[in-house]
Amino acid sequence: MTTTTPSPPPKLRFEHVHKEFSVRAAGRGRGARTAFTALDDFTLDVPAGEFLTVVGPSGCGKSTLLDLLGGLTRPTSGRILLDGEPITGPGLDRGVVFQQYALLPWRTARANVEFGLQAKGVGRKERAALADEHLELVGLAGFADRYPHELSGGMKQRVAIARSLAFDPEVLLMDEPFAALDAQTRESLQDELLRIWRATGKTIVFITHGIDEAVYLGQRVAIMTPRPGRLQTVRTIDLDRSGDDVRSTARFGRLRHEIWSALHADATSTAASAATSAATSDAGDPTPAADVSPRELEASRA
Ligand SMILES: Nc1ncnc2c1ncn2[C@@H]1O[C@H](COP(=O)(O)OP(=O)(O)OP(=O)(O)O)[C@@H](O)[C@H]1O
Repeated sequence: MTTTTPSPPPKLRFEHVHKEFSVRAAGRGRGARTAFTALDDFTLDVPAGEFLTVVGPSGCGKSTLLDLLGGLTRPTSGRILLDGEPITGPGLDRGVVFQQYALLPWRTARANVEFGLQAKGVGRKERAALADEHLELVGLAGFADRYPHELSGGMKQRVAIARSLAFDPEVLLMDEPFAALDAQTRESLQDELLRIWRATGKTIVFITHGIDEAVYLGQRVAIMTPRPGRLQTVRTIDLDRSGDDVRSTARFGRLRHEIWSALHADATSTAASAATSAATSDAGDPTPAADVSPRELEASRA
């Protein structure tokens, strides 16, 4: 008799997630409101230990997706499951790292990392030890007693990552965490993050505007459509990361171009339909351009 081993449940499951916001209805009288769809029928499984990156044009609902994951807001319909349980609010099973480091300026690096541990009820001694261990993990051993204003942008973001990891969340949620950093610091933090991910085996959902960043970090890249945000496609990144300069390889270039093309196809069709509706109607919201810079456009054509 043959027995089949059931596949493990996903760490995260998005089931037909739909999110609407109530917004003012232009031209329909004072106080009139209308529903604005930010996310539409988003369905995706994220296996335990996966590094998933999410790209999409500006305004497509990436941050909304992360807010839903963080439990800061609830889906209008559909649900998000973490280990099979619906997310209904914030919790220490999820660590969040934002673009702005959100460190407490009056606390040292160590005391910032201890913050989440305090909330979890960890005792003083253990807190300090865990904080030091995680500061070391992000390469900041020796900086524990510095205050945020005494640290560079990259170091502050390292502290924010250490703080999120210290309370041992199931999932790490990152909303453009390196966007405010210079290119060199960004690249070194990307490498640090990959190292930390390999060392900890955490499930990571990482939102980014950068196609390069999405390809470099992600095991899979989820590509979203322009407003309302839907999942257009999920691309597996089968990249050999063992070499020195992975970003210069032909494989990296091809993957990058595929994702750029998918985003660009959406932007073109949205622009065309926006032009058509602008010609037939004087109402409506301006359509955001795809979040691909002219430099990226040039690079992927090259
Ligand atoms: N609280 C809110 N009320 C009304 N509309 C909202 C609210 N939050 C977000 N939106 C709208 O939902 C859409 C998605 O916003 P979101 O911030 O998730 O996009 P994004 O993809 O993260 O954008 P960006 O890449 O520019 O940061 C946008 O059109 C935005 O205006």
